[in-house]
Amino acid sequence: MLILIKNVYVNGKRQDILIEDNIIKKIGEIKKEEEMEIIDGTKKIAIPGLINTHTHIPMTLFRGVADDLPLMEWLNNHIWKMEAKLNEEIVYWGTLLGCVEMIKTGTTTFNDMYFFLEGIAKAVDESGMRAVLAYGMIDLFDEEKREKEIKNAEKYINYIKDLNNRRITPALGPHAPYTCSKELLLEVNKLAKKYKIPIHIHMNETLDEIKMIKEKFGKEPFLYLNEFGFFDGVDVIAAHCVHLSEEEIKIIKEKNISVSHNPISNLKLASGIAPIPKLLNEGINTTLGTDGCGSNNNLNLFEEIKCSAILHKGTTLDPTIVKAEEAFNFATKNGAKALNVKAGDIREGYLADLVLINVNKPQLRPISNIKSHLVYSFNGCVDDVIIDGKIVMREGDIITLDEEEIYEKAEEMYAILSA
Ligand SMILES: C[C@H]1O[C@@H](n2cnc3c(N)ncnc32)[C@H](O)[C@@H]1O
Ligand SMILES: [Zn+2]
Repeated sequence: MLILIKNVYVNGKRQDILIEDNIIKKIGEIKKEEEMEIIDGTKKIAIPGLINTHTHIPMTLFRGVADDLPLMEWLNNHIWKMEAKLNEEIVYWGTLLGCVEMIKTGTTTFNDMYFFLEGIAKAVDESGMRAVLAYGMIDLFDEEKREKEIKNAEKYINYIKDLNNRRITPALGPHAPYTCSKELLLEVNKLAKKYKIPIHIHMNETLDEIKMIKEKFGKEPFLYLNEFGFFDGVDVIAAHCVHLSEEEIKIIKEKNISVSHNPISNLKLASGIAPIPKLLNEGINTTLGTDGCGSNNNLNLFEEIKCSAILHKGTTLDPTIVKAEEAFNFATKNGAKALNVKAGDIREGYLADLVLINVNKPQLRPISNIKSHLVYSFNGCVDDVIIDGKIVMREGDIITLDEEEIYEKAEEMYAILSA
């Protein structure tokens, strides 16, 4: 299957992009040939598909359910109660709703931690998206639960590997140090090495949890986990990292941990503001996540890009902090590095995960500085999306999914959850 995008604005100039199977084959001057599917890029710009490194995708169904609450109250009194009613079908439709929302706003890959992964994987496969899926493990320091969680995690790793779908890969998802015992975390490190897959974990989101960990284990979360070798020999994506001591930042740097910065979720839950300028100074790989729709409440990664570019100017009173290019890299190149996918950039030999945006939009005019507009002005409504070399959306219409049906089913699923 050959796709030729003609005369599109990419990497700073108008040129052609040839896609063969799921790879960007050539960028430059390319002659049309018979068996090519041609996309006219004349009025369009091409960007790499965005990469969301922290989601709980089925939580689209929890949108607006419990606003204006702090994390622990939100989780304990609302979210975890509703999650007790989840099943595979509810998770399947919630994921499809999330895929519609992500594709429409230019996200092509997401890094998810949730439950009933059969439902998530089925929806991702049908949508055409790329995803790293982790089963959210929570043992609440109980031995029986721990055995069950470890069994479930390994079951899902093998389930996803057996799908043999190059767009869907497994990860391990120990929820957080305040919900997972040391024994479980040690087992997770072992499994990550055994299967050569990354670990996705919530770290240092709120002052409450840090106080809890310090009281229980006598030190801050990263120091506590590092002491028993949790970060050794594995790839870790740490979501949030809002409240960090200097020693913890040193561990993140030394252990090559990727941080998923979720500025909007952190603000909405009043968790705080992550010390991103310090992480950037240390060369720490900083990426972007939306978290779930219960604490954002959307999946538009362009909003996280803009927020990450202006928020830290405000906290430091330094307008040069987090420039447009850096913020855009959080959601593309850095995300690809964190998830170890050869995407996040439009280059020959890279995965054909790319997005086309028609510039006939007021917030992209005048076409003076595209990168600035994409970060500080664009509202995220993209036009065409290609993932793994397949056209998933054309001129705003998703080809792989039935939007109307998904909107209907989302109402039905919400009615079950909220009953
Ligand atoms: C995978 C688990 O993580 C929970 N979850 C969702 N959002 C957050 C957050 N900001 N912090 C911690 N846990 C969260 C989900 O509700 C689910 O229980
Ligand atoms: Zn989360």
